Amino acid sequence: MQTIPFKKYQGTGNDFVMIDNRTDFFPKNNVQLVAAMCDRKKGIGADGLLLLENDVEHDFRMVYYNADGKESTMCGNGGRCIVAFAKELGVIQHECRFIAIDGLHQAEIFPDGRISLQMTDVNHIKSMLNGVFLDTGSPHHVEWITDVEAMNVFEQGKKIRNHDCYAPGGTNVNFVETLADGEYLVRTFERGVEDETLSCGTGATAVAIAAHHLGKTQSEKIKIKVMGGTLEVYFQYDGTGYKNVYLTGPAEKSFEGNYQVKSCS
Ligand SMILES: N[C@@H](CCC[C@H](N)C(=O)O)C(=O)O
Repeated sequence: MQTIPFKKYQGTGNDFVMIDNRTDFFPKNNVQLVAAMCDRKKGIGADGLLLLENDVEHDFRMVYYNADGKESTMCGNGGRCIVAFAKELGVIQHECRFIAIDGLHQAEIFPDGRISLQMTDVNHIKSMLNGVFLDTGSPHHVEWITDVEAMNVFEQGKKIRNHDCYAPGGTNVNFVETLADGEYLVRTFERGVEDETLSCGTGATAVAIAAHHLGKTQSEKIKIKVMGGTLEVYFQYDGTGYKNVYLTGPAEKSFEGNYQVKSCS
């Protein structure tokens, strides 16, 4: 029986299986295998799985899969976790440049262990349903409500995620409450996990930019409280779009092991 060595990381409660695929051993199109590894009852359990691969021009390449086993768009918390993983593997020291599905990312590991990751620029924000839609590397619906803690995020998030106006790709859904100027509480329903997660990095980034775009704050430094901790988002608004966008927060290893591949995977 084949085994796959893995490490498990989490960033503000968004958890990931990390695999060193620099030897290109991982069967990248095996959706059932990735979903089985992410299964919380029968597998390792995770919101997603990431491969760290060699890249000729950059420090490494990141490949991201959701818990459903399908390769997806950018993952902000996964991006921060893979930087910590790359440091553990000795691929990088404190700064790096890596390539992901949405392009080049720069990142820095701060002395306190937090990781700051540059996210894609955002130039388009649309009004949709009762909120706004923007793409921060992954698609996000952002909606302000009065009581985030009381919200049925699973039920309401699922409805918006599958709404006709977001077909065929669907969207991630963020419900937001203002706590103070430049400080927001967020709960996210994630596409591909098809459930609420404790944190979503591209979602936190989307909320920060949406808050500025909607005139809820003039600040370009935003604090985002999520169910699994706190993230910070920095950006520069140049009058037309959002540039130099950075997502900062913790990323930590929780355990490592060997996954036993089942014959049906
Ligand atoms: N957890 C992620 C978002 C991952 C991508 C998302 N589920 C999608 O498929 O759109 C994050 O931290 O950004």
